[in-house]
Amino acid sequence: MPKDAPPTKKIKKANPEISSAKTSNFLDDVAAERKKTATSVMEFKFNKKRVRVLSKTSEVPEWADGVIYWTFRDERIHDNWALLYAQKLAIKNKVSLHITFCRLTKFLDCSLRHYKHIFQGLEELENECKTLNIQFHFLIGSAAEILPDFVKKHKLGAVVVDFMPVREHMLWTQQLADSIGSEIPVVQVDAHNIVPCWVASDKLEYAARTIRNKINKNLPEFLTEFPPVIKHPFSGKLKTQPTNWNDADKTLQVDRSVLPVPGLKAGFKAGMNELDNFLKKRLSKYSTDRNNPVKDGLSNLSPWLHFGQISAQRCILEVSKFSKMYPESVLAYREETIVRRELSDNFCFYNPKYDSIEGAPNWAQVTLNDHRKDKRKFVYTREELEKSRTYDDLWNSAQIQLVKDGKMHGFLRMYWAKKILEWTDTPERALADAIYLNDKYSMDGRDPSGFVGCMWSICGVHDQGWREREIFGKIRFMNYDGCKRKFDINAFIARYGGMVHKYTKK
Ligand SMILES: Cc1cc2nc3c(=O)[nH]c(=O)nc-3n(C[C@H](O)[C@H](O)[C@H](O)COP(=O)(O)OP(=O)(O)OC[C@H]3O[C@@H](n4cnc5c(N)ncnc54)[C@H](O)[C@@H]3O)c2cc1C
Repeated sequence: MPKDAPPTKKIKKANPEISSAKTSNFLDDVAAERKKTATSVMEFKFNKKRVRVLSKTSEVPEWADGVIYWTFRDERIHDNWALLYAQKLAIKNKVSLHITFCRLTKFLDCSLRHYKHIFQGLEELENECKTLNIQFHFLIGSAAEILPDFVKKHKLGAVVVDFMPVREHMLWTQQLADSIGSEIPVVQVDAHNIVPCWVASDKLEYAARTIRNKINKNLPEFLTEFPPVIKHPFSGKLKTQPTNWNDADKTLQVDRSVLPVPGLKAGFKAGMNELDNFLKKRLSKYSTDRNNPVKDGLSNLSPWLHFGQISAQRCILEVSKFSKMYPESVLAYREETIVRRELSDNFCFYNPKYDSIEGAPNWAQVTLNDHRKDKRKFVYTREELEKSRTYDDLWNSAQIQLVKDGKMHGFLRMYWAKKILEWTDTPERALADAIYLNDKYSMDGRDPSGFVGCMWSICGVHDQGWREREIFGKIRFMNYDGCKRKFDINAFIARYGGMVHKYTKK
């Protein structure tokens, strides 16, 4: 944030006593729904289409003393198909149940802000594991490197992994399966999408319109209530070693200058609290307010959804209860959270170049190339962009929001990324800068929806060609005046304090 920016308005703090009482009612109601569905996952017809066997064997060996769930993307106990599947395997084989989180030294542009959020959520998870007789293990290192020895040493007879279609996680998962998969099962469960990514479609989709029906026709089968995770009835030799959370960030090689967002609480309970707030306060006007950055009209759930601290399926189940009361808002929320979100996973899963111009549709690559040499009136360095030092006070305000709040309003995200295309010397640099800033500061960064958001804005992914113009070619254009017509930009600028900075010619 530039030093000359005025302070943003203070956020009114909720009365913690009132808000925790409200959340616990909501949490109790949700827990009651799960219990009504089944007493445990053993009495529940688990849909096997959620599961992919990555190993050669699918049999848990007789010598097994436990089953382990390696959590990467879905860091929660409740409403988690991967953990439920692990519990089912463990009970069926009468063995103990374990969860591990393998902390890397560095992951993409994850900064201290993100790791602190992860740790806070995991601490809550670890505490709940104690009451459920599930052993939690906080390990340091890449799962592909450290899990094979850990699993062998402790006679764990199956590894369940969740699903994240970014190349790093897909590679580690495959490496893990290659190294231990002839002895024990390594199975992947899509716990993030409602319709498992590989069921929704077996190919790269062009746009929302081509995947919408494929997803919708599968919803009756997959959009079900969850059974509860129960107190695990079997114990084994391997016991949890309590994690020293004060030391959890030691040896991390991340940007420590990006600090946690003040007031943003991590974990399942905080995420469910935000869902409860959304249902009670914002859902009614979601269809009309969500594209207005000066109204608090969004669900605001993506920091918890991204880290899997709450489940998108749970959000949809709860939001859908208001279908009769607020039909348009429920429809709009379902379109964003089901179709758009799951389309992003489809893109990254089936397109290995999901974060490069080469991954864009052909028409977009051609048009960007045709305009590669167009004269740019303004060219900004990454540092100028990062420090909100452009001539555009609205853009600077959006960038300040990103840095300060760890979030940028969804509408402004599009404008923000498109301006980066206009202000950098090549589309490649524009894409790299947008992904870098998004991943470094946004709580929900490093997500398939983030790669797709940047690719949509800068290189036409899931979009169509528009009237041709300078620099953009046929890529959809957005400008300051368009924003002025859409919302009160002065109110937004006043809130975040972006300045107009004099342009320095390069
Ligand atoms: C340049 C750019 C970068 C983006 N980066 C990210 C990112 O890093 N991580 C991320 O999760 N989303 C990203 N998005 C998509 C979208 O902006 C966010 O999902 C949304 O702003 C999150 O805020 P919210 O939870 O209040 O969502 P709401 O606007 O209330 O939407 C509800 C939910 O629907 C989903 N959703 C909404 N819009 C989209 C979309 N366009 N694509 C996919 N899913 C969507 C999200 O899961 C979201 O939580 C990006 C979009 C753009 C244009």
